[in-house]
Amino acid sequence: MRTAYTADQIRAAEHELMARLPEGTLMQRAASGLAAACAAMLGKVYGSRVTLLVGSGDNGGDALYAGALLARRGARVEAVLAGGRTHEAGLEAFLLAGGRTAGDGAAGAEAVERADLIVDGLVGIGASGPLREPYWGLARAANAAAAPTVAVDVPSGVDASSGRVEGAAVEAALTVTMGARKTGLLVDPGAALAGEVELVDIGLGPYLPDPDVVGLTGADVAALLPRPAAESDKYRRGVVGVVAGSDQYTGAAVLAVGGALLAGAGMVRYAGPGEPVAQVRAHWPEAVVTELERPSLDGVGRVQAWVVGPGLGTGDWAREMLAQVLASDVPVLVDADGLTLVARERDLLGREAPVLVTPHAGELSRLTGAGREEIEADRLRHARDAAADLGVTVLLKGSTTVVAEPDRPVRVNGTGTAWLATGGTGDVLSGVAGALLAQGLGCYDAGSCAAYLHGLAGRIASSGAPLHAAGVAAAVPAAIRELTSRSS
Ligand SMILES: NC(=O)C1=CN([C@@H]2O[C@H](COP(=O)(O)OP(=O)(O)OC[C@H]3O[C@@H](n4cnc5c(N)ncnc54)[C@H](O)[C@@H]3O)[C@@H](O)[C@H]2O)[C@@H](O)CC1
Ligand SMILES: Nc1ncnc2c1ncn2[C@@H]1O[C@H](COP(=O)(O)OP(=O)(O)O)[C@@H](O)[C@H]1O
Ligand SMILES: [K+]
Repeated sequence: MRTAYTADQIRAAEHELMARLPEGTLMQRAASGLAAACAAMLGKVYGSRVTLLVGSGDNGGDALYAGALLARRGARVEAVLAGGRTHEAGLEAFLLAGGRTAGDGAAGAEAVERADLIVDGLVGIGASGPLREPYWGLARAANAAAAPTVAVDVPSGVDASSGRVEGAAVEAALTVTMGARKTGLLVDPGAALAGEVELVDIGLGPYLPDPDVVGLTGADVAALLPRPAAESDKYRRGVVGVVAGSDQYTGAAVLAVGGALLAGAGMVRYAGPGEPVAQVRAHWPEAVVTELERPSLDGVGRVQAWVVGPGLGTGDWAREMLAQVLASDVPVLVDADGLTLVARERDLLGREAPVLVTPHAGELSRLTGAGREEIEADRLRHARDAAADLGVTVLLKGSTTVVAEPDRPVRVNGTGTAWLATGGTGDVLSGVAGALLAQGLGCYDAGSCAAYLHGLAGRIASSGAPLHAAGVAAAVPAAIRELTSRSS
């Protein structure tokens, strides 16, 4: 399990640890980890040109001490002093080691341009608001330079506690983060700007509280995934009911059923009108299909979880099917058109059994009234708020998928690829998550494991090239195989 913390959590832990150690110890630990990471990236330290972007706080102090270590190994290190003041002891050590300074004007810009490696020590967890000048300009100069940038603690311009970026931010090849991962390194847009993330142990572990955010690893998912045992049969493994698709949107039914079948459901029951029924029958002879003359679940059979919404439409038929599904006593996953209906009629969600909703930002916007862009900029907060407000588990889709449930750390998933941004992949995800619900996982585990598997299946299906949704469903078994073989 990867854990991450807000700036306030980190600061409180640092405070406790610092009280037990001689002054400056933590910064020395941070700087030596940072210098080692820079040296590894440079390959050959002696003679290389390193440019430090140094802000006014301790983030700049880390950069200066690391710069001193690199200078002692023969690197030509220049520091662009960007703040109104500079970490005094750090600067002294840096100058003593042979480092040189450049102003934040033309000389600084040249130092950035000619560097082999740039170290971003502008701001860390002490940042507030968008970068101010001259930091803003330096961040942009670093992004335009040929050399890679190593960010100290967080890329400057990324909010450490949310991943939010307002204005300019440094695009790092590597972020060397001190003591513990910051939430903003796991959540886009921050995660995308952080590059690789390397954690330097400064002894903070015992002082950290419960994490703000966690990310499942492959081993975590493998441990959570249900597997059939000798005494399994199709009913005991879990039956998924799918209410998706319409005469207009037949594909959604095929994709959701496919996702459920390939993610290990014991059986999939599909109920819908004539057109999607014909398509589901043609694609998935394994599914047990009921053709409906009217919107009713009578005679469809028992299931352990329902998936409702993809391609269902938003008319009276769809509304009635959704209401009947939600009136059941088993877990329900609501996606797509189901969410549009719930946005119109929130009372539908008032039920005892668990609900997992799987909106993208546009659908969440309909549910909560927040703007789509605002949601994408701060997905953690919006997913958390929606989970608390609606009393359900929220899986917010997008470049980082986040799963929020009241009173639990948000789970974030970054296994996906931008190639997944294509029609129908969300329908597959709903089927995969439905299969995990039917196999007995709770909404929180089912949502986060499904996001992981779906992202991995996307990577397998894509391999760097376009994918299509049916290909993602087809790759789900390979994703499961990869996880379980790695962890056995
Ligand atoms: N406290 C500790 O013991 C340790 C701190 N460490 C480092 O210290 C950092 C935190 O240091 P600080 O608390 O001094 O804070 P920072 O260095 O992150 O930033 C604070 C400074 O930046 C300025 N600033 C804030 N927002 C700005 C903006 N938007 N534009 C321009 N300037 C802005 C402030 O005026 C202040 O001078 C960590 O991120 C980490 O790099 C590490 O050395 C580990 C140990
Ligand atoms: N930029 C991206 N990077 C990674 N995954 C993405 C990105 N954009 C979308 N996705 C994923 O692709 C899927 C799209 O789902 P959705 O928006 O519901 O599409 P549809 O309704 O067409 O099926 C989600 O799983 C989402 O997390
Ligand atoms: K930084």
